[in-house]
Amino acid sequence: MDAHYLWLVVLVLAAVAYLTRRRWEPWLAGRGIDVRSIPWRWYLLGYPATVIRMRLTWRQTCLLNDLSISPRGNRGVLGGLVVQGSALRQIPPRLGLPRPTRGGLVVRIGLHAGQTPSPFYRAVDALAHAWAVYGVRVSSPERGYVVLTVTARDPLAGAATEETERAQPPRLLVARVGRLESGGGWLIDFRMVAHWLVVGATRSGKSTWLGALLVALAGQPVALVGIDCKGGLELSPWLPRLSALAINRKQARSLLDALATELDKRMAVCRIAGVRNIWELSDDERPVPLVLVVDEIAELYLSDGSREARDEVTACSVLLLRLAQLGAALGLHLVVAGQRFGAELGPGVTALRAQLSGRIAHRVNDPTTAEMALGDMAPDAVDAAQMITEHEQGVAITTIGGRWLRARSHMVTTDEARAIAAQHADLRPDFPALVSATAEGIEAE
Ligand SMILES: Nc1ncnc2c1ncn2[C@@H]1O[C@H](COP(=O)(O)OP(=O)(O)OP(=O)(O)O)[C@@H](O)[C@H]1O
Repeated sequence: MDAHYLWLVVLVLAAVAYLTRRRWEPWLAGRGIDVRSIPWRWYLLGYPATVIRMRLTWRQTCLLNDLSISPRGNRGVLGGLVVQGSALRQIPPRLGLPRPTRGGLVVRIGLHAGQTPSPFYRAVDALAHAWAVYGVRVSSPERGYVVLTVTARDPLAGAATEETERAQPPRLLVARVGRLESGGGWLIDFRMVAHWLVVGATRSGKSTWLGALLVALAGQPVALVGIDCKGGLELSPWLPRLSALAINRKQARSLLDALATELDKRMAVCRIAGVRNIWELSDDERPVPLVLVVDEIAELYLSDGSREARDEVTACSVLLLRLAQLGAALGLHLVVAGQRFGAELGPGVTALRAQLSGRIAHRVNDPTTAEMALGDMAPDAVDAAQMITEHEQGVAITTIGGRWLRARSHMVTTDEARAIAAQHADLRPDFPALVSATAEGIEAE
């Protein structure tokens, strides 16, 4: 049977199933199969309409975007004269049968001999407009073919609310903070990427991202430590679950000092046990992993020019760099967030950036910050970060496995943060040295 008829039969069966769903849905639900999460509307209406639109516009779109080829060369003999020009009848490449996915479709295109995928990369916007879809991505996993992955609607539009979407992965130091445009969960895995840099203009969603991270880590056997030099405004809802919180630079300096001492102790434990990192220690010897969250890094680097302030800035910068360099092996992970992150903050910033290999850029105001966050990893992602609009709060560009993706964090309200911090307060490991470091900072003021 022709593949097109087969699809027609499948669609008719799906339509019948949809119309009679009241009869069989409870039966399947009783057996643990949730059919309500299936995007019926897309499968039954959106997908066939898009396929028809693709077929109707394919020839014209290919012609206008140089995706068609002429079967002959661009020279010929006409009435004894050699003439040159493009052929009137161009042949578009072969459009395969689109395969539906949950949020779009995938279609394989057979290239003509001599064609390359390059013009397809340039034509993605034209294809998305012609087919009235949110986006088209091009890949060429096999010679002679390109694969177009079509996304019907912006998968990041709207806040993530479903419990399944927010369910946390069971592994230690892995946090689900939102969702990726590819449809999967946005996972931050500290064992894979030890330290993270998070940038974004004001109201772009940085603190919400930090909130989503803390929600995910709060229920794990991990010590959470904060530096929030905006007087503790952003991190104070998390106080019951934080092992220590520094709210100004003086406290931050003593906290960083205490953390460096903690790392020295861990180093000694590893050296005596003859292992290279804490993960090689036995379960009862292994110290609890620490995650240090720094909200608004610029506050640590800004100085009023006084000698005392300059000394503090230098000390904080050196200590942060040391923690980043040694932390991955010793179970200390850094998450550094800020509105601006550029060389103007001080000489230590570029060296620190080299250690923060996980990158997340929300909407940014200045190209330098986008460049600092993403430029050394994925140069084309810098443009993508600058194209995030102010209506897309929580949307960010992140680097994953050498490529970049758009993603959106889970929305976490202050009330939710307060409730989750209280709920998991008993999981807070005690670090008296860190607590007294921040207390000393207060007394010294
Ligand atoms: N993932 C999200 N989904 C939906 N709305 C969001 C999301 N993230 C942020 N927002 C909205 O954007 C607002 C600002 O977010 P947030 O406070 O996290 O920004 P910020 O970058 O930390 O700003 P600032 O630097 O001024 O503290 C939030 O109050 C919320 O309304």
